[in-house]
Amino acid sequence: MDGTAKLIFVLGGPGAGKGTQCLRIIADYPNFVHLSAGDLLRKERMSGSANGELIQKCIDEGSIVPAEITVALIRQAMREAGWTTKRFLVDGFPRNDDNYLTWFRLSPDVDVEYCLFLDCDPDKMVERIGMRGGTRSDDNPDVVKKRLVTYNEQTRPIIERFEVQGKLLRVDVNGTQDEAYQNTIRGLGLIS
Ligand SMILES: Nc1ncnc2c1ncn2[C@@H]1O[C@H](COP(=O)(O)OP(=O)(O)OP(=O)(O)O)[C@@H](O)[C@H]1O
Ligand SMILES: O=c1ccn([C@@H]2O[C@H](COP(=O)(O)O)[C@@H](O)[C@H]2O)c(=O)[nH]1
Repeated sequence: MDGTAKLIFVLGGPGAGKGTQCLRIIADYPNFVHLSAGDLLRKERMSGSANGELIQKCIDEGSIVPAEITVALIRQAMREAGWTTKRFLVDGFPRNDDNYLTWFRLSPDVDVEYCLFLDCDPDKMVERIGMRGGTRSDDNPDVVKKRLVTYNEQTRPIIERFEVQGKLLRVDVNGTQDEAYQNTIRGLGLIS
């Protein structure tokens, strides 16, 4: 691929508000493109791809899809969106060691600026998933519990890895959507 693309990973627990904040950012700042790793996987599952069954199984279990699949989908979506002409917000990735190591092995042509960590109390995350309206099969209480375990055991160490590297932007999103948005764009340096 020509040139180095710029990317910010957006992490946080299930229901913290990653998608909500990313959608607000791209509405106000058109040089950003939002890519949700979960959305890319759900779309791939629906496309009749050979990986569809494996993706469905992982989503139903709240476990993590093998990294080669997700990395290929993210990179393909970046190419389709214009690679070097945009700043990418990649939401919900990398979620475990396999994601992290595979991403950096396969993406020397991407400059990871930061990891934006949307920090939210677990009780609020569960409450927010409940308010989403039951549109997702993995929003049922049993899978939500598993997603929280996966987040605590596998994704939190990745967030700490970015912190150790001085690449973590931690933002408090416990408040209203507006308060969380102000904290987010201030954290990103988009307002002072
Ligand atoms: N600050 C907030 N206050 C109250 N509700 C919120 C806030 N942010 C998001 N929500 C609501 O919480 C629900 C979950 O938000 P969202 O889908 O953005 O979370 P997410 O982190 O992307 O979730 P997931 O990891 O499960 O995909 C949505 O119904 C959204 O409208
Ligand atoms: O990088 C990723 C992102 C997502 N998954 C799987 O999808 C579901 C839903 O993800 P959301 O970010 O909440 O939309 C998640 O529980 C995983 O099973 C993944 O494997 N890898």
